[in-house]
Amino acid sequence: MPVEEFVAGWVSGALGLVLGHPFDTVKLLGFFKGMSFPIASIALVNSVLFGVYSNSLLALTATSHQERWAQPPSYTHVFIAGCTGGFLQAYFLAPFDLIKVRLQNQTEPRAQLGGPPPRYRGPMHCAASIFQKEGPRGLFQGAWALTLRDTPTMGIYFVTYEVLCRQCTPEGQNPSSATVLVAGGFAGITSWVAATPLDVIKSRMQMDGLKRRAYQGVLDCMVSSVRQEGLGVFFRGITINSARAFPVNAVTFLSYEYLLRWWG
Ligand SMILES: CN(C)C(=N)NCCC[C@H](N)C(=O)O
Repeated sequence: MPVEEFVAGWVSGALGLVLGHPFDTVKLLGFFKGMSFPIASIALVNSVLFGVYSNSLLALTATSHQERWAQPPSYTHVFIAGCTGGFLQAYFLAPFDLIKVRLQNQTEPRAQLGGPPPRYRGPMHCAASIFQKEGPRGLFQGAWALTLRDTPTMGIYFVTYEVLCRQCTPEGQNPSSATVLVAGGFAGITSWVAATPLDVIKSRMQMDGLKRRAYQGVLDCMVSSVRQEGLGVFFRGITINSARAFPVNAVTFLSYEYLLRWWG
């Protein structure tokens, strides 16, 4: 199994994250400002995504990454490989994403004199206290909603990228850097627009039971969210998700493609 794609996915995930970090810190209330935890986690998750995607395409089409612009795979194969990557990466992402969402939603003032200490003091403390209270399964709260969010949307992500690259590139040639940047950016936006409804539900499932009612499951969470807040609830955060998605995914794809070309 070729491993270059895993390594390129790792490096490109870390580079994309550096660009996306200002958007993430805007959403966070000061508890999640450091870079080391997000870099380590997103790089690992991106490595699984790109590595599994590329190796699934290899299994489906018997073409390696180097041969793929000359012998392009069908969009159905690209979609299946993207969904496979999205499905597997969701299990790596689940604990990290849970910690991120728990910290994002922690609204207690940071260090008020005489006030109660915050529930979680940082990512490691958050992981340890979930583990202590709920065991290893607690770290996977909301993982099912995350899998439902990421499996089809990662298929959409890679298909959008392929369609745009092929539209803008003469047949059989490698896409230019500008094409890779634009196609990667739009792949990020399209996938995030499609993912936002389940992203909202996923975050609610991850916070469930901490402050408010316990949902029976993903469907129950969807139904009661729509009943209480209307259909608009599914579009919460769509603007910031899209604004972040363009630069992050433009750089992710550019660095991924260049690293693989450089390694031959
Ligand atoms: C949930 N969806 C749609 C995605 N994760 N889409 C692919 C983009 C992945 C990239 N690391 C990012 O954070 O934008």
